[in-house]
Order: sequence, then C-alpha cells, then structure tokens
Amino acid sequence: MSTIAVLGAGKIGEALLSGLLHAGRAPESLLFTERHPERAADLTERYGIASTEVPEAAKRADVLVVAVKPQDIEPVLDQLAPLVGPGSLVVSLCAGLPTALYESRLAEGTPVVRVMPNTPMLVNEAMSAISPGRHATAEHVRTVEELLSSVGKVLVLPESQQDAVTALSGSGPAYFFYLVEAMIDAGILLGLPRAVAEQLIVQSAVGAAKMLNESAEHPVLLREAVTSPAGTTINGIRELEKHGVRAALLDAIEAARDRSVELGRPHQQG
Ligand SMILES: NC(=O)C1=CN([C@@H]2O[C@H](COP(=O)(O)OP(=O)(O)OC[C@H]3O[C@@H](n4cnc5c(N)ncnc54)[C@H](O)[C@@H]3O)[C@@H](O)[C@H]2O)C=CC1
Ligand SMILES: O=C(O)[C@@H]1CCC=N1
Repeated sequence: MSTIAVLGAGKIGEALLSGLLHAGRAPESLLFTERHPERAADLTERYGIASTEVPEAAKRADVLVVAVKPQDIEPVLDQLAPLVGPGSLVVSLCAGLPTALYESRLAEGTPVVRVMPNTPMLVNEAMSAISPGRHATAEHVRTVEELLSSVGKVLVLPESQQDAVTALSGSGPAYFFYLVEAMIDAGILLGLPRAVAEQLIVQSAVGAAKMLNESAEHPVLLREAVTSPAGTTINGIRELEKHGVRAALLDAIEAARDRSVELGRPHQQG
C-alpha cells in the first residue's frame, strides 16, 4: 500500500487523515508533519498515526499532501525543494495556490495536482475537485482520484475553475452551517427549547440533503412541493425575497471566489 504524508495537520489535514482511516487505510500507511508538537501528539494519540519531519516524509511517502494555510506555503516550498522531483507526487489542498507556484519552486518535472476538498471528508462525504498541473500524468490524476474517492465524491476539472470551486464546495459547508445556526436561532425566537430547535433543523437539513441527492427532481420542484398555495411556507419565502437572500448568496460566493484569486495573486507567474 502506498504511503501518504499530510504536511500540516490542521482542520483539513486531520479531516483527510481521519477520513482515510475511516475508509479502511492502515495507520502505518499514513504520516503527517505538524509545527505544533502538542497538536502532533494529540493526533498521534487519537489516530495512531506517526508524525514526522518533512525530509522523512519526502523519503517515505509516495504522495505528499500539502495542507498548510496558503499564507504559510513559503517555508514548506523551501523545505520540499531539495527533496522532491519527478518521482514524487505533490498534492496541494491550499485555496488559491496555483500548481504553477509549486512547479516554479520544485525540481523540474515534479508532478503537482491541485485539489479543493471540504470538511465533510470527516464523514466520508467530501466533495473534492482535482486539477492536474503541467507535469501530472493521467496516472497521477488516477492516484489522487482514488485517494479522494475513498472519502467522498470527486470531479476532475480544469484548474481555471478551481477558484469558483473553492467558493462553492470548499467554503460551501460553512454556508450551510450558518443557515442551520440561523434557523435554530429562529426556533429560540419562537420559544422552543434549544435542543428541540436543533433536532428539528438538523434532521430537516439531513432530510433535505438526502432528497437533493436521491431525487431526480430539480431543487426548485422540491421547494415548490413544500410551498402550498396560501400556506405557511410562501409567507416565509416572501420575507427571504424581501431581504435579498438570493442576491446575498450570489454576492457571498462571488466574494469567496475573489478571495481565492487574491490568495494566489502574490504567486502569479510573469
Ligand atoms: N478548512 C477547510 O474547510 C478547508 C481548507 N482547505 C485548505 O487547507 C489548508 C489548511 O486549512 P485548515 O486545515 O483549515 O487550516 P489550519 O490552520 O487548521 O491547519 C493548518 C495546519 O498546518 C500547520 N502548519 C503550518 N505550517 C506548517 C509547517 N511548515 N510544517 C508543519 N505544519 C505546519 C499548522 O500548525 C496547522 O495545524 C488551507 O490551505 C486551506 O485553504 C481546503 C478546503 C477546505
Ligand atoms: O476559508 C478558507 O480559506 C478555506 C478554503 C475553503 C474552505 N476553507
């Protein structure tokens, strides 16, 4: 079995490690590096996965997954530069960072694949979009596709779409959580106990997600089926429209896309 090293075991790094274990990978086939020793010790205790340093990770792993914040990439590139080459496979999970950045800093011919996953990886329901860089072959793409398929769904897309993907599915779970949080608050406003409001809304979200996933019908039709003539739902919809919630979502996702572009800008070539 191949060895995978995650460089930077924060929220998404942990989600990947945990998801891979959940999918049946042996802890011995996984490694991670982490700059905070207490965090590293905690992860090793919880998951039985060993932490290491970048040179050891580069030596032992077939796949090096970079999962540090985009703002922390420079020292990682400096460390990787003398250690990786065409025989390695570098997978970047970093928002905004182009494969060209890695290619310009690592040995000529180093294959790089850019991925935008999301935290539902923790429960095997990730949505990941993957884009090969200049030196990544179909085989490299297959390797990354296989890896991420074990923790959710995968699409292979051109890298030019990665900033939009980041805004939609990378950040998307946060917007659903935000909506759920606001709806629970509404339950509190109406006088329901918090635990009851939570159960009502979370199960409604799970049910709605399942219908979206399993029904062949468009979301508009699913919504219409809940919206009875002169019923309750349409009164709520009128308020959502009055408050411009649809436009707010368009703006929010566009702003997230813009930030992804901005995160990559200092590293733009030429
Ligand atoms: N959190 C999310 O939902 C998603 C995050 N991402 C991307 O994943 C990357 C990580 O994001 P998060 O996990 O949220 O951030 P985070 O801050 O939770 O994790 C980053 C981890 O990297 C460690 N780190 C930083 N520099 C290091 C170094 N030189 N060596 C070893 N460890 C180092 C930090 O100590 C931290 O634990 C970002 O680039 C982000 O754009 C992508 C998709 C979703
Ligand atoms: O907020 C962020 O920058 C990261 C990337 C996508 C989701 N979380």
